[in-house]
Amino acid sequence: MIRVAIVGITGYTGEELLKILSKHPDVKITGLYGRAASETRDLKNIYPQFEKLNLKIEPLDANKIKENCDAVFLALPHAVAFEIVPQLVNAGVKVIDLSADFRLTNPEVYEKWYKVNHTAKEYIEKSVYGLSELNEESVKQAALLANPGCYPTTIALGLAPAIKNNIVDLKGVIIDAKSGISGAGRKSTQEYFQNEHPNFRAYKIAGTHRHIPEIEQELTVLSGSDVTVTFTPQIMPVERGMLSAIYVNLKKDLSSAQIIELYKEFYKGKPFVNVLDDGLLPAIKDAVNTNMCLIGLKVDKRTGKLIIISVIDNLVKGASGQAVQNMNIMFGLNQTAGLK
Ligand SMILES: NC(=O)C1=CN([C@@H]2O[C@H](COP(=O)(O)OP(=O)(O)OC[C@H]3O[C@@H](n4cnc5c(N)ncnc54)[C@H](OP(=O)(O)O)[C@@H]3O)[C@@H](O)[C@H]2O)C=CC1
Ligand SMILES: CC(=O)N[C@@H](CCC(=O)OP(=O)(O)O)C(=O)O
Repeated sequence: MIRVAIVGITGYTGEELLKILSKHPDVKITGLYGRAASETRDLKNIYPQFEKLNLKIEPLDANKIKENCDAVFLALPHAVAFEIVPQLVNAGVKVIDLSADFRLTNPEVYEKWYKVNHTAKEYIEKSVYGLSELNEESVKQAALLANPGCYPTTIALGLAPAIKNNIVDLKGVIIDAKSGISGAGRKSTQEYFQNEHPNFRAYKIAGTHRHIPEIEQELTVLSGSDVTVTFTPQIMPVERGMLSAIYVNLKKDLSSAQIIELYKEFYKGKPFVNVLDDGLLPAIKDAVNTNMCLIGLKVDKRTGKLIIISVIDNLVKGASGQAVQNMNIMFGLNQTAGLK
């Protein structure tokens, strides 16, 4: 059994991790942690649905995690865990970080976009970006796993086969992306439902969203040359789910069916990506509560563009499910364990 802890258990992704890990056949939960200053509480007082697990939520204690755990999931806001990550990695605990702290390879880029000092810079090099459909071998070796952002997951998976098959020109790629409100964390979601539901709006447009450097970094890795994107995130009036519509110029005269064949071949053997048949488009209801990324494709013959629709559950494939998938790979398990 892999002994795991979840830090940030009171948050959305912490709860989702608990939901998945409590049913995982190879996992024993040995620690649930809240903030350092808070008191020990019964899990059932916060999540009555988990009463049968009979677990407690304790104040964060890195020494306890070092003693009791093989792996730890950090489900915390960015910049909160800089102090404990080095301690845990040095103690041989495998760290799976759901925040953006170790996703960007250049610390200056991180500091610019996240507007905080990175105080564990030497650990960036040691970290592995955990989009395992594209880099499973590196994930196998990871001691510190940077779990991808939700928007970047839809976009990198949506574009990877087209880039690798060299069928698209990445100049002028446009991404129109919609997220369920839980993407903003529990507190913002509560505020949204109190103050504006069922509103639907764009936010942080025109090169200002902090996922842009992550998206551009991963597309640049895939294509081998610098990529710049136009990214328009939007909040839709549902709790969870994410749909990215990606518009990119085709370099070759290919039909939708031909491109779908290339995509199916690229993701052959990847259990969590499903490329839909010609004529079908994914909807968020098909991905919610699953670890799947569903991809639909259509060529717009009039404009010469490929339109890619990439759909996930932001809390599962966009966060906690992908984190467990990565843990499975890091520990040599079947990557679907606990997730199907
Ligand atoms: N929600 C999503 O769809 C996705 C989230 N992520 C990332 O995952 C991480 C967690 O997100 P999410 O679960 O949505 O966030 P939430 O806001 O729902 O939860 C955050 C958790 O962190 C704790 N926390 C907040 N501030 C501190 C602090 N200063 N010190 C210690 N603990 C703190 C909170 O405790 P308390 O309850 O006491 O405030 C809570 O347990 C973030 O980095 C987020 O960007 C990544 C992909 C998708
Ligand atoms: C709807 C919504 O507000 N979504 C969040 C998603 C960011 C997120 O989850 O942060 P990281 O993936 O970088 O950790 C946002 O746009 O800020």
